[in-house]
Amino acid sequence: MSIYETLNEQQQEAVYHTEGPLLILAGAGSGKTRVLTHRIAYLIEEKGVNPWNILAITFTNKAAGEMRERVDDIVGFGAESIWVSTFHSTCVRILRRHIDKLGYDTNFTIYDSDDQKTLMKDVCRLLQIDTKIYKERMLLSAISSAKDELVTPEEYRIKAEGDYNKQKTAQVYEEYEKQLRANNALDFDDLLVKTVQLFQTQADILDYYQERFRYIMVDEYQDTNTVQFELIRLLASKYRNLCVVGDDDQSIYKFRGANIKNILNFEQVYEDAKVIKLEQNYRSTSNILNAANAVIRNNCGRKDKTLWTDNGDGEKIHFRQFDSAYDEAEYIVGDIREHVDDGSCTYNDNAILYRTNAQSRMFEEKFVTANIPYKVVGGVNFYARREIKDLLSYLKTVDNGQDDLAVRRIVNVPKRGIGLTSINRVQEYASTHEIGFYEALRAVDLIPNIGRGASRLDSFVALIEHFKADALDMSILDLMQEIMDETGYIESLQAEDSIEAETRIENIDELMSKIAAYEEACEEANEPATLSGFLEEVALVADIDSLDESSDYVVLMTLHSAKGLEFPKVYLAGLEDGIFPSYMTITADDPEEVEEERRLCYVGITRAKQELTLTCARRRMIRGETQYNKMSRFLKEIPMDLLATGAVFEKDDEPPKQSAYAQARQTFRTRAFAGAAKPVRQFAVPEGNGPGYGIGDRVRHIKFGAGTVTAITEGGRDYEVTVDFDGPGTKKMFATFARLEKI
Ligand SMILES: Nc1ncnc2c1ncn2[C@@H]1O[C@H](COP(=O)(O)OP(=O)(O)OP(=O)(O)O)[C@@H](O)[C@H]1O
Ligand SMILES: [Mg+2]
Repeated sequence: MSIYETLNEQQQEAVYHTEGPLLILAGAGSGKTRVLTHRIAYLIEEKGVNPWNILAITFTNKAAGEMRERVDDIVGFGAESIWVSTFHSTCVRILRRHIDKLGYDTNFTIYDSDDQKTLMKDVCRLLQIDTKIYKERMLLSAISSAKDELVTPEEYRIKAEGDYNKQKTAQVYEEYEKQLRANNALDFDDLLVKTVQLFQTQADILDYYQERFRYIMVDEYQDTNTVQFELIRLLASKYRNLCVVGDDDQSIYKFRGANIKNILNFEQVYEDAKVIKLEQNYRSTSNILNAANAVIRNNCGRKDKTLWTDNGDGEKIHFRQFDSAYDEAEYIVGDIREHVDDGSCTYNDNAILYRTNAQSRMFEEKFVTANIPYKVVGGVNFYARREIKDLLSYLKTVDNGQDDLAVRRIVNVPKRGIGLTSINRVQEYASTHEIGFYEALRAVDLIPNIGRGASRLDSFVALIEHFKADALDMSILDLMQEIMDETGYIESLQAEDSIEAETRIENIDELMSKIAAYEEACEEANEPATLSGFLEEVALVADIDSLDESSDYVVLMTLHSAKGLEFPKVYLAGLEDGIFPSYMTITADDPEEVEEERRLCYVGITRAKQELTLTCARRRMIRGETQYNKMSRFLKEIPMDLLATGAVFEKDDEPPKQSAYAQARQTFRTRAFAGAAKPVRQFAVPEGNGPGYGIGDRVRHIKFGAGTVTAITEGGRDYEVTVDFDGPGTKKMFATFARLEKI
């Protein structure tokens, strides 16, 4: 049997339709991605198309990796010369060869968001723009949206006429572009914009790539934005062998400029387009599929789709409402353990999906305690997140100041004008006198050549000493709050006004909840809640094991990162009004906001193949304050007969109760950063002489006991230390958290 016979009729039709524009518009799990991979195989094997002539574009690196695997499985010879990649990496490859035509050097630098911010600071200084009024992040995000829409600085200026604020932004945009060029640098959006410009201005280069990519395929087309649309349009305009697949019900990136019209208007742009609908879902049982259909049906103005499956009813959908988020996490982790133990599944079969990044914390702690391997996909582990490490470093420094890595991490965070030279001098002094970094800071007057840096270092020490004094009679929660207030940590994030900063604030809120939970637990147990006790508890749950090497792990991720993926068992957690849909979308006047969240819910439900568990909690701590939530409106849209247990739905539909803090944050958009294709940020490893122990040294860990250090790598964010423990074996951990003691 040929591989094409494993496809249904419509799928085959899509595979065999190789020439001319083709749109496959179909619901989740109907085999869209499968059609793409089989189409690639068909083109090569049956149509004799050179693999070299094929371009397949997906959204995330993970999706590209999976498609590559699927293609490699079915295409034999030549698979490696097919371009399977994301929009951004496709553009980087093209620009590295040809950007000199636009006056850049081909070894251009790609600016990450930190670089962009630094550059924007310079621009504002130069133009004497008051960054209290025009915040750097705000300006950057306006520019980014302009670039997504292919609006040049000149066009922006013309459009801005009559609007003072926009004129200012136009001025900044112009200068920002000038500076980028002077630095031979491109920001992330430029990768696409410059490629489009290259194609628009250099007919021969466009022609080369049109000849090269005679067959173009794009997955998840519903989430393309204007510049991506234009890029594809240009590339495909010669041979017009463009096949796009997508599902308007899964469009979830409007907040990043995705334009759902790109898919809905495909037939207008490509008049001779063939449209194929796939109606059979192969992924899920009918209970799961019916639940998904029932939810998405509540959105207005969608293209109606029928989706059916002959996978059988399967298990009913599990639904559980818990008293607290803690109970929720405990149940889910316990449930996974139980099923793995009884042999009915492997860890890999399970995914936990949630709305915001910060929600991973509770699950991670439970997994660490239960010794279950897990992986946060599309993001980093909670305790490895920058803001969490920063704030814990403050607490550690206030606690005892003996952790040099922690002190060095925060000495200039948030920025207080302490340069690397000063820090190195302090470090040198500390090393020569064999004292700790903080101790050296306290003796700053004795450090030679410290010069002007001295007063700033002095005030840092004064700040820490002030926190120390307060710590004596303050709760940890209050202390943390004070640290954030007085250092301006949160403020500096708020000023950024970006989705990324917002995600960081949500993570900090979650840390506050952790502190509050610790203090509550101590009170219940009639034990004193101490700072060192808290840090010790964190150290116990924050270890990162060498999970990367283990191939069987539970997957944790945001709903946004889950797009396109599938798992036998899915837990959709935190289904509460105020969490999902988020408080902001509920209170927004725009019904489209809730519709986008509903699409996200549809994406979540349709990730499940055999088993779906929906959970919510009555009580959840948000930023150390208990919040009482009603179950999500999306839950109520699922017909009762699909649910396993007689779930009791609340009748009254009052809005969820919000803490004063949450209300104060109304001005802040509450969207999770999905961790898609942005480049990995690099964090400088603190200068100095490492974590205080070396390879071969014997060390002690509070949980794992004694062991031998076998490797130390500079992980970018921190040192990663591998220790071969006498008892539990080899573990990999971040030096900052491991608190290893040399013995
Ligand atoms: N004709 C078929 N026979 C058997 N299995 C199929 C068939 N078509 C698709 N599948 C399987 O169904 C599952 C869903 O397919 P696929 O991931 O391609 O769907 P999709 O439409 O891309 O979904 P999404 O919208 O979530 O991206 C996969 O496991 C795939 O292998
Ligand atoms: Mg897909």
